[in-house]
Formats: sequence, structure tokens, C-alpha cells
Amino acid sequence: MLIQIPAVLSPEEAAGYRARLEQAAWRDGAGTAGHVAAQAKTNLQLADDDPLGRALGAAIVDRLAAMPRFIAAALPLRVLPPRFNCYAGGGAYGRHVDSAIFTAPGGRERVRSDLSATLFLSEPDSYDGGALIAEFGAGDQPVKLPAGHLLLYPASSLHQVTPVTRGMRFAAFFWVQSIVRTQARRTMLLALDDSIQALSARDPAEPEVVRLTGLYHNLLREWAET
Ligand SMILES: O=C(O)CCC(=O)C(=O)O
Ligand SMILES: [Fe+2]
Repeated sequence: MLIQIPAVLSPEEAAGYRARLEQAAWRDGAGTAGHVAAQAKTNLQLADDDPLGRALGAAIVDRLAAMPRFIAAALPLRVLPPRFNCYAGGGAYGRHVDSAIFTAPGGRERVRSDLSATLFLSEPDSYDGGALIAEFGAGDQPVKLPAGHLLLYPASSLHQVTPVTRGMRFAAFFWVQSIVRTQARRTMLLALDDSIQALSARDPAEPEVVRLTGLYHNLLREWAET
């Protein structure tokens, strides 16, 4: 399932990010892909220890930590530091699956990638191509979101970014280890959470809200891995 988290950054903030990223020290993105994925990757990327990337990435993680929709959808246990990429001049990232396990900065902790995330930083009309296509049973779903919006998708899905044939596509991307490992369980918890929110918005005194909230937490207790 694809989940959009709108307005992680305002359009003005995203423009500020782009202005700084345009000056950054970009490198061949194939250097950081696994052996198979590298063959499909013709984009640019900032080094993991790039000070600009670290600063912007930390600001993104702080912002997400205060966004209830992100918390409800991802149920994050660990969030890897965002990385930054840029596609231009036909650059693309062909069909691939993300690595299952990443090493967190510091080199000790292993992080399982349950969710993949792309924070779009360029406005969709400023570039041609550059759609993110994640494959599910129902078929391909090309997505290009406004600058500042985040797309969450299961890290297990085959996905690609189509060639950027005009303009530049800047993005931040990162992985999340969730408290709830499977997409199916996270999807049910999010649907239940949405219903509880809707019910209590309609009638704050609705007694079933208490019961459903208890059910939500008891399901989470059953499924949580921390
Ligand atoms: O640029 C994107 O939106 C996705 C990048 C990606 O799939 C990856 O780096 O594994
Ligand atoms: Fe990927």
C-alpha cells in the first residue's frame, strides 16, 4: 500500500532545501547500491557523511517525529538517516528491491527496512519523468508528489524511478523499521486508527471509542516487536 503524508515541508521550505542541494557535492549514486540494484541506478547521491545531507536529514526526522499521520502509518521503531538523491539528464533507478538490512550510523545497530520513504523535494511540473512506480498485485502505480510531500511504501515491493528527461528531481529517501513488521497488520491498525479518529470527531462522548481504542492497543501489544 502507498501512503502519502502531505506537507512534511512547506513549498517554501522545500525550495530552500533545493537551493542548498543545488550547491552540494553530488556523486554517482551507483556507489551505494547493492550489486544487483547498482546496475539499474544512474542517479546522483550525497555521501552519507555529507554535512548538508546530515543537517537536512536530521531536520526531516525531527519534523516527522511530530506528525501523527506518519507515526500512525509507519509505527516507527527506528528511522535511518535520510539520504539525498538527484536525477537529471535521463537519470533513473530501474526496477529493484531495497536491501532488507541496513547498518545504522555508528556501525553497531542493524535496522530492518520495513518501509521505504521518498520525500519529494522538486515540484512535479519542474521535471519530466521521475515517477516512482511501486509494484503491487493490482499493478503499477506511478507517483509524483508535490514538493514537501512524503510517500511511504513497503520496502519489500519492487519499485523504480523512471528516467528524468527534463529538469532535475531532488528527493530525500530513507527506511523505517516498524514496531509492526508486516504491511498487512500495519494497514489494519491504520484503518482502525482512522475509524476511531472519525468516530470521536463525530461524537467525542461515543462510548465505543474507548472500547475500540482498547482494541487498537491490544492488537498493537500482540504484534509489537521492540
Ligand atoms: O528516488 C526515489 O524516489 C527512490 C530511490 C530508491 O528507490 C532507492 O534509493 O532505493
Ligand atoms: Fe529503492
